[in-house]
Amino acid sequence: MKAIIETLLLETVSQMKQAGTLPADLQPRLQIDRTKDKSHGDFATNLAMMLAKPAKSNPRQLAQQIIELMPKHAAISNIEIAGPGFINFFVNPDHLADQIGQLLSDDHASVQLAASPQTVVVDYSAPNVAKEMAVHHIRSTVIGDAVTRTLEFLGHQVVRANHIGDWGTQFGMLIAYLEKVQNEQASDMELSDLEAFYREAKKHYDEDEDFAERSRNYVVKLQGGDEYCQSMWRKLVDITMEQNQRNYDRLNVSLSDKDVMGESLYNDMLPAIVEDLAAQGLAVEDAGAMVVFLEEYKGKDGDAMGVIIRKKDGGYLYTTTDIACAKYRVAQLGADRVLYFIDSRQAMHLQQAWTIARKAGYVPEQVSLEHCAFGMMLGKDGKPFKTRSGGTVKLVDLLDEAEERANALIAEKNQDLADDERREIATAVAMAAVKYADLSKNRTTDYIFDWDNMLSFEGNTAPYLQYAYTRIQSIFRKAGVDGATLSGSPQLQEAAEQALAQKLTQFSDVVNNVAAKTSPHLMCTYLYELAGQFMSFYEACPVNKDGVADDVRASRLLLCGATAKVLKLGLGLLGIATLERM
Ligand SMILES: NC(=[NH2+])NCCC[C@H](N)C(=O)O
Repeated sequence: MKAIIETLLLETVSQMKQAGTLPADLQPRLQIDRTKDKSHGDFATNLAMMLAKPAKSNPRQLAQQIIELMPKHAAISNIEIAGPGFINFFVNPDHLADQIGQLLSDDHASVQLAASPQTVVVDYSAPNVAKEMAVHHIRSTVIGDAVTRTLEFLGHQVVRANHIGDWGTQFGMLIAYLEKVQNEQASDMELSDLEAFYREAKKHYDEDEDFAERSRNYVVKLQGGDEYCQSMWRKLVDITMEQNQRNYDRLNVSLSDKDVMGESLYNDMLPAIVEDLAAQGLAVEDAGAMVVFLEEYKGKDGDAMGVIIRKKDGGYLYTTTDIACAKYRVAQLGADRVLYFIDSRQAMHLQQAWTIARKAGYVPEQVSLEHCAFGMMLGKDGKPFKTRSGGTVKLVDLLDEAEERANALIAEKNQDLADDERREIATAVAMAAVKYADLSKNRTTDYIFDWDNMLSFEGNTAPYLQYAYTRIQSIFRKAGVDGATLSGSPQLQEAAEQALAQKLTQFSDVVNNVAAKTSPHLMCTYLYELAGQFMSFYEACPVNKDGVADDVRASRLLLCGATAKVLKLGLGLLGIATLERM
């Protein structure tokens, strides 16, 4: 609807330019808002007020002129001038009803595929090898996955890039320790606890000089491509990713083996990158290290900031890898757009790597690199989320606790459920709640993890939305219809019906906004508002009550069908399952 008004207004503006009413080079920024008070129409623009000056006219007069020139459109039943020169648009309910009919008959709920599909590389999740996924990994994983699903829904080609930390000098000690564990034939148990494994490896490295010597030797061999070290390294990666995959599966995150593009992938590129940067005059030797000085980032003393890309001992750095990685994503993957879901503390790191990559010509201007930054996960006390003893919370433990809590909650709410059905529902609710709590907050701010809020059936939570969906399913069951196959256009007589229909037609805009702004919370806010709008509709406009005429019931069922469809699709784009009952 907004898009229609926008097109009509732009056409009018260009007519006025041709007629000389407006300066030919004027590029007005159109603002079209939904009105709060529907007696003033459904949409309003301040265009006439903005253009009055360049048009050398007064706003109300100009508004009148715009209305007269504007092409007629079936979607708009009336246009009025209000106050100092606002133009108000009244939506034609018949047209709105047709839109609902179309939404119902379209798998994509009237969301158009992108006119020019892009290749988008999405860098998300990125846990580290031989470390257990910690609770903070959930942010990158869950937010990145929702944006990935949304981009794919819009027809973009998405490359999931799980940039795992699978390279570095720590692998010497990890291999040495894995060898020790294997030699002593310790059970697999020890490997199932990666935190303990890493800790033990480090302890041996610090305390046992022989072990440390062997570790250093293994690093060199691993980097030289030694077969034994490579196979031990592979084992460590596989064990870690098998465990991570269990978290992904539980969370319904669409990552798998084939999406792993870890740091090691870029290792072979690093020597040539440093050489090339030196040949281009970008990198220079400084006290034995290779350094790129960036004028755009001044250090404390006002000097250009030096970014080390190769250490004195020949080792490469995290930044060198990200320079190579950006190059790879453009040259090998053909990226038009690269999204990095990484916490905000790495902003400077990314800026440095990208500035160097662009200067070197690895990333052309038209390719967009975006740091989709997010804040920290905090406990209720506003401090970083920790276990009672102050340790990092393992993601598995968090998911287990969510399931336990949800199970108790559902048992209390619905005592008729059989054990296994209740467990199934509880699992779906638990995972949804944990994900949604994260997704629904603006990702740039820190986020407070709070069990009671996220599992509440009231407010902007997953259980609330899942419950709204199941309520609509029970309306269908009562009416004896299959909600998924409803088709036709409703009659929009009541204000509540029109308001709900309007809300439903916003879905397409929201999907596009999530993709453009890489912010799934926009979808959450929308679905929450939609569910609220539905509740108001259902209160004002009963469906299954005695005395509701057949045609009215049929029409209202269509609105229920469209709402269920949008809720399911929208939650699906967030990677959240809907339930038939709960
Ligand atoms: N291209 C990247 N740097 N991606 C993010 C990697 C995140 C890194 N493994 C970490 O845990 O901090």
